[in-house]
Amino acid sequence: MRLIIKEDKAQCGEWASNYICSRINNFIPTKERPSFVLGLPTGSTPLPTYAALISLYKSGKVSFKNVVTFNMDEYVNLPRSHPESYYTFMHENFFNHVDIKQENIHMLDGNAGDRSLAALEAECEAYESKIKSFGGIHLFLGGIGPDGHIAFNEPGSSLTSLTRIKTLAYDTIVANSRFFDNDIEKVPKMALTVGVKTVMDADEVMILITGHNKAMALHMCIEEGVNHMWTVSSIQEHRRAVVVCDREATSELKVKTVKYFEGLLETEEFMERGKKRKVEE
Ligand SMILES: N[C@@H]1[C@@H](O)[C@H](O)[C@@H](COP(=O)(O)O)O[C@@H]1O
Repeated sequence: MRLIIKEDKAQCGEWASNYICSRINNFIPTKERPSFVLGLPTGSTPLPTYAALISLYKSGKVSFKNVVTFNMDEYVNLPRSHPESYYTFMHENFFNHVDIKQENIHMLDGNAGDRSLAALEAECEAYESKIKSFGGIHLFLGGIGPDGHIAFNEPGSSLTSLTRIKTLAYDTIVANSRFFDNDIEKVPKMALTVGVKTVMDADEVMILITGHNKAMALHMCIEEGVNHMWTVSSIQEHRRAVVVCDREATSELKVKTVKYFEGLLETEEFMERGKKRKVEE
């Protein structure tokens, strides 16, 4: 696992967007996997990344014409037109500003069918099949809650879980009440979410962790073992995982850990500069 430590949220967004952009641009379509498949999160954490991706698109450095997206989650029983639905969030903060084709956007429908348990379960199963039909996800971008949950995989979620219905943890309801007039009554109590395994099945996983309130989760993710109470820690078992964090989020990490990962990055940058020099000579 790589840990990239940046000074602030904006720098994290810049790094993450450049990474995504290079993956899209270097993607070679095949018959089995003709499109680049990108998993996407909501939340305030990815906002700088979305803004930076939009800038890269506007300056002609990337196109989303051949990109297919799958979002992580959606509230149950909140109309798509609601200002706080993840559907609205994604369109306002990203999709409406780039050249992605509408038919390539996939989002779970928290109002599927008659909203019965059976209809919602069928929606989740169909979502997994849809991901498979594209040959899986190339790169899953994620954020986390302060309790280390990934998507809506709350503490105690099975690390082998797939897309399903989840009841939200009280802490998450409180954390998300900031988007619902600080009124926990207004926060939906259930959501559809991709599972931990759905995320971990991606070829690559990139998790953004920023701010003081995520410091304990970053510590549990990087310095402790894989644990279903901090579902993001499952990335320790992923073969190609990168965590991008800001300085604030490192406050619970050991100085030694921070120095270790910063040292790795310095070595990589040193080697990169060497390669460039050789090309120029
Ligand atoms: N389901 C979402 C998560 O996918 C997101 O990572 C989290 C953190 O949000 P924020 O980035 O605003 O802290 O919020 C919700 O719980």
